Amino acid sequence: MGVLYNILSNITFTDILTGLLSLTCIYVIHFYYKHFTRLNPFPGPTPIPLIGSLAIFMEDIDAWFWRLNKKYGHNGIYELNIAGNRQIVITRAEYVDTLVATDSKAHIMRTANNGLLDLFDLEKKGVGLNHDYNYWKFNRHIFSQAIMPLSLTDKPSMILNQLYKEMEQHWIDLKQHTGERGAVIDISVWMRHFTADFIAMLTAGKRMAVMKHYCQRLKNEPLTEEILDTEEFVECINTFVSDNQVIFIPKILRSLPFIKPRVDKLLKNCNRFYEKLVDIVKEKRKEVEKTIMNGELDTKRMDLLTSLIVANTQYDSHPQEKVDPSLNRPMNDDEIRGVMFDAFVAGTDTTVNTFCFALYYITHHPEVKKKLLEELATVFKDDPYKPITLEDLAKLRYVEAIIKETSRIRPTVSMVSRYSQRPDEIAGHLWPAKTLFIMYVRGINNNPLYWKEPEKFIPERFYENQGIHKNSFSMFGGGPRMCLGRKIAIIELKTLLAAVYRRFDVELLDMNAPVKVETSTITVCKELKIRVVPKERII
Ligand code: HEM
Repeated sequence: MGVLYNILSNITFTDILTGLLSLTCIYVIHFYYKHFTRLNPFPGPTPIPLIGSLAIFMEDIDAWFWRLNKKYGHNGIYELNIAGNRQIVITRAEYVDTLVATDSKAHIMRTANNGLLDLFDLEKKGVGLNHDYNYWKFNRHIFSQAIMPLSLTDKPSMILNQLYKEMEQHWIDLKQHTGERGAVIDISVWMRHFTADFIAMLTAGKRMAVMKHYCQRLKNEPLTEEILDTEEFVECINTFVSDNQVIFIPKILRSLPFIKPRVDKLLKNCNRFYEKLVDIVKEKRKEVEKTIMNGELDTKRMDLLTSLIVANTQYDSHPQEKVDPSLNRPMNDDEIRGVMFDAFVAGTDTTVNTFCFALYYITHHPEVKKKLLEELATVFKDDPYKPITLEDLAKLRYVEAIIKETSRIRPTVSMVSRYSQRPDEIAGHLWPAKTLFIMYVRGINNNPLYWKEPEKFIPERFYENQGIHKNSFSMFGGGPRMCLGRKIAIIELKTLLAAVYRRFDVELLDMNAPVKVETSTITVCKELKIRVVPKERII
């Protein structure tokens, strides 16, 4: 005891400093030793201990990936380090095959689970961020049973026609309000409101009047509680979409002074969002119970939320035979809330941005616009009022080609990740379990190995269905975690493009400005100012 006391009392400040310095040196040497002797080294920026790469704090993450892709991506793989985590970036279609194999459980997770998923109650909830295989499988199975059949009905089209008509009327009102040739609008904001209304109607059969309230706000009408309520709802979605990287910050860093306020803000946002969603679920459950009691439940025309509520009960319209018993139970309100959260988060901004990027490219390519208008004239026989049906959509092949070409050249989900559960061979190399792979969709979609003049916007690539190389184009990911809303998304995008161009001339306010983007987990169109000039016959 006395010896220890003597040693401790003789330690000076300089000793402490020297000790700390030595520890740091040992850490740095160990870090670079591990880095330079790593398995399967690939080119990429040399990492800084603890931080990985500083660039992530200084530029848009997709712009950074794109820059690295040009510098290091020619062999189909490069690597980088973010906050001490090695990430293997794939830019070649052939290397994607194993990662998106439909029967593979080896690459079923998107990320490691060392972040804050549990704090945000997302670890076992919903689909998109769910990290527990059994809960994910259960939720995905029921979500898929509810959403896939919906895309084969006329329900999404009917809702879209109705909402579009409403949006158009707002634009015409705004035009009259300002007395200009056409309303000047930020289409990215309008689309955020439109898609919130759409998903609310599609999932819960609920009118939220999000667009109506936004228009009232634009016209400086008095603010009501209802308006503030819907604004808060849209804000909840936007905040989550733009700041969800916070959830992946390693737990250990959570309390750092520049991180804690962001975590707390997002947590508050999510809790408010969950409350609102649970209210919607509870309200719907009461409604469903009432219709069942009255014998009025129409199992053929259920909205998505009703399908989720009655899944695996006697009222299920798609009862499953021979299904894994663990999947064969009804969902509770909290589980349904998790799935509804996914529908709003994954189903709104993705479509918004793809739509905005499509408008941007069409306005910059008059020859594409000409062909688009020709197709609309052929399909709708110059009748601008006819509601758009599923049958019409099937004929809009050029419109679909525009959507695909937009997603090729400027994908809104430009990175799709997989975190391996066991050792596997990828790109001719054996990788240990717990390797994080990023399929850099934008890099693959623009790789000259598969695309002639990839920088050019040419929808015909998809229109004429020239042999497209396997996995060289990805809009909705692939394999067991492929997007669940892909059919609905295409219906929505085709309907909107057709509807807008049937009735309006779309002019970009600044033809010289590049599209303003910001990337979180998706690339968001921050602003796209356009003028929508009604075609004479619809005024
Ligand atoms: C243009 C619109 C959309 C795009 C570009 C898009 C893209 C994607 C992508 C790339 C993924 C990841 C797939 C993977 O990891 O392999 C994904 C997942 C997902 N998407 Fe979409 N999506 C869109 C619209 C929608 C809509 C409308 C919904 C629902 C209403 C939706 C629901 C989901 C869900 C639930 C997942 C997670 C699936 C899972 O983890 O198992 N998406 N989406």
